[in-house]
Amino acid sequence: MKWSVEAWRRIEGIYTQILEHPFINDLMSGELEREKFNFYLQQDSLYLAEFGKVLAGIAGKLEDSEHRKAFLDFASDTVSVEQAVHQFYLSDQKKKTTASPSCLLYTSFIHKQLAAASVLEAAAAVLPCFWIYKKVGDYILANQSKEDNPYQNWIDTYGGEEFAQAVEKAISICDKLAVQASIEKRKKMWDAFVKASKMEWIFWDSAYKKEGWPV
Ligand SMILES: Cc1ncc(CO)c(N)n1
Ligand SMILES: Cc1ncsc1CCO
Repeated sequence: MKWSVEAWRRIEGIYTQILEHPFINDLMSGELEREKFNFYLQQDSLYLAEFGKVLAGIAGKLEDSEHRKAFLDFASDTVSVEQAVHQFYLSDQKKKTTASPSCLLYTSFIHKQLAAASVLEAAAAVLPCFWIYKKVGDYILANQSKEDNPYQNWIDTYGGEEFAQAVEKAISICDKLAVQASIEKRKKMWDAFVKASKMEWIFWDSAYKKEGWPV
């Protein structure tokens, strides 16, 4: 069986909980509080900066030139999204933000996977960022009730065809890496994939709560 089929099976429950989260529900209905969305976007711009660095770092460790090119493209696209979000904030409100505990947890985790684990485990750790967002984007597109959702731009970014191709590629690279891996390594890849998926839920939850530092 493909590594990715079992990977998704392992996070089915987490994915369901993400779809049921009020952040996603409110995003879909268009009723999400602006403040919550802004909080999310600001944290996400910090997240994307680190995510892009990690993608570039993974690229540097991939032997297959096609895989390396794919990850360099992911990294480059991520910088574009990061800059677009940044631009939005420069024109809107000039605000310096520091990473929330949950944002720092997630970015630290993917950096740790890159620095201290194998490239396979690093690739598995960033895969939920692609795959879950794609699934959530598609889900929202398919279940939207309103025509004039103020968050349509966000929804179209992840529900669109362009992102779908990147996601397919990322999944297939993980599958190819897993084919050459030992059982032990495949398990570690699943563990990283599951952990990062939990952090996807945590990230949305922290935005919904506008999480700050308790001390
Ligand atoms: C937290 C998070 N995960 C994944 C994506 C999609 O790349 C994103 N923008 N933010
Ligand atoms: C995963 C991801 N998220 C924002 S851009 C990007 C790479 C798409 O090529």
